[in-house]
Amino acid sequence: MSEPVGNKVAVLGAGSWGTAFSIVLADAGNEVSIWARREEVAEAINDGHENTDYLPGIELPHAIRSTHDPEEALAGADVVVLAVPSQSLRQNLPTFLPHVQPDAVFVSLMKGVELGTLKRMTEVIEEVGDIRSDRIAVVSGPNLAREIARREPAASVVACADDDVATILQKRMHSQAFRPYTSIDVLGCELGGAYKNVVALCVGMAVGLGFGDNTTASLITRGLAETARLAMRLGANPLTLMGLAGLGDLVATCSSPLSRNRTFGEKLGQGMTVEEIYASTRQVAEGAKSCSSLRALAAKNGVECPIVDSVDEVVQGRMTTSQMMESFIARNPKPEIE
Ligand SMILES: NC(=O)C1=CN([C@@H]2O[C@H](COP(=O)(O)OP(=O)(O)OC[C@H]3O[C@@H](n4cnc5c(N)ncnc54)[C@H](OP(=O)(O)O)[C@@H]3O)[C@@H](O)[C@H]2O)C=CC1
Ligand SMILES: O=C(CO)COP(=O)(O)O
Repeated sequence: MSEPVGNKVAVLGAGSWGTAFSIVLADAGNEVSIWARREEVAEAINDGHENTDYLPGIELPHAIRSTHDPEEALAGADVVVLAVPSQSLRQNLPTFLPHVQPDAVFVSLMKGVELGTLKRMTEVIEEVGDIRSDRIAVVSGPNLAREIARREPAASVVACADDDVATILQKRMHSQAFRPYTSIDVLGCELGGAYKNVVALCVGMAVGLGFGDNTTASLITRGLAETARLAMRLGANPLTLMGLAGLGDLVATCSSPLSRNRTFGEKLGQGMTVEEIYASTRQVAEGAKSCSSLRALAAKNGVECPIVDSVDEVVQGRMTTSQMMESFIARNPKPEIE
């Protein structure tokens, strides 16, 4: 297997995480080209070295360039980082793929499961691009974009079926503030990342209803149990769920007011409707969609997932946040560890 040899990385998606991760990559010595869906975002990055829409007030390294043209972004890039909303990946790939270098390695930053197909993001890339799975990696961990952009110290996981590729990518993204660990458990990392968004929605709802730390800690812990139950049924290493891409990300997202998923849940708990919340922000809260796909994935595999089920019921408008909390307590008593 040939290894990536260059130093140009194309980051496809100029939202909060695509932009913050570009800072990591530039700090680690890469030439970075970000593809922005809107031309004005690319211009703001090139002219003012700032993504005024998604990371206002953060000065971007001058090694980062941006373009609205996928061909220009991908020219000469041996690493292709995908950072668009999960549900839009399939429709975006045909625009990107014709311009990808033959031996390039793909890295997914996305934390979601596709509605309908129930596929993880690396599976969508593999299917649509006809790319071998050992050339597709995922980066996942407790990495709230604004904190990473401020170069606050954080760790993460870069997982790829080919350990050598994970190790090469690890070197390409190890900066003074960002410490990536390698893994071969792509499935565990991706499910951990998608699931914690739904648990964060649930925790946000509890916060919005006015509940305190006992409630949120109970939800986080049972959320982890649910995540591990589904991920292990699908073949993940349980230790991945205890690591940065599982517990680490779950704690960060459920605890932080910076989390869009937690904030989305909080607004639901305070009485806003899903439509009102969507209208109030441009930013993606992946859990509001992945609650349905994860629920279907769990049902398909016969795994009990009460948090995901209930969050989906609330998001679909079939249950109130108060009813959801009551239903958790009223469930049939059972042992903690099964
Ligand atoms: N933000 C974070 O802290 C982290 C996010 N992630 C994950 O990274 C992924 C990207 O999220 P993030 O960068 O935060 O998202 P943001 O909400 O910050 O930005 C969304 C980006 O996607 C673009 N976009 C929206 N709809 C489409 C579409 N249909 N096709 C192509 N591009 C589109 C937006 O462009 P436009 O401005 O033109 O609307 C914008 O550039 C998500 O899966 C998220 O879970 C992972 C770790 C941390
Ligand atoms: O994935 C994240 C942190 O690791 C970001 O979470 P939100 O999408 O909820 O902001």
